[in-house]
Amino acid sequence: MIDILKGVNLYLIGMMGVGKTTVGKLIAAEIGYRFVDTDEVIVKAAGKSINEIFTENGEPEFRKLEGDVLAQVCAYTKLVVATGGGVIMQQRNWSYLHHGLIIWLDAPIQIILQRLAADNTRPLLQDADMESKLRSLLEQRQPMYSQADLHITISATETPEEIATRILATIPSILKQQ
Ligand SMILES: Nc1ncnc2c1ncn2[C@@H]1O[C@H](COP(=O)(O)OP(=O)(O)O)[C@@H](O)[C@H]1O
Ligand SMILES: O=C(O)C1=C[C@@H](OP(=O)(O)O)[C@@H](O)[C@H](O)C1
Ligand SMILES: [Mg+2]
Repeated sequence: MIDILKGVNLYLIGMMGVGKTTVGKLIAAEIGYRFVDTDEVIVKAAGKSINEIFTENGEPEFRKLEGDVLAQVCAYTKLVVATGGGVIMQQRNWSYLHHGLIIWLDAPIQIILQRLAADNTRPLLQDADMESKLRSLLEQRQPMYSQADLHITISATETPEEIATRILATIPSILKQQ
């Protein structure tokens, strides 16, 4: 696996709560890549949480920071990059993502709802009606997510380890197509 990738970065995209951060770490450990989470880099650089950035600086400022982090990150090789769910909404970010292989982690809304019901770290989901908010975000974003090189739909019972293994097993076939 590590040989055929030739150092190319892997970018995980997809809705909040699908497991990009969790699965990304496992893939990186498995193939000896470094792991980067764009949200984590933003939080460290800003010295405040994602919620605080949204509240104090606004979403446009967060999106700017996110694009800047992605621009810096794509200068490196041998990375697994877990992005934030909204990264695909800015056109400029696609030029960075296309430096590597783009993997869309997709899950039914019900799975995401279960996982994030008690989570208050996603400012965009602090809405009274989380399900409607998720549905409308997915509707806007789906055409962009579907531009990924690889589409992985997860089931409710699949563990992060199983998902990571499935992604790694599928990568050789998409590399051949390209
Ligand atoms: N395959 C899985 N099965 C069960 N829970 C999961 C799975 N993947 C992730 N989670 C949990 O779902 C939540 C969101 O995962 P996270 O990796 O932060 O997603 P993302 O980075 O896509 O927002 C976390 O609490 C995580 O532990
Ligand atoms: O979907 C989004 O717009 C967001 C997703 C979050 O990351 P995760 O996808 O890792 O939850 C984080 O970047 C921020 O709360 C905005
Ligand atoms: Mg994440």
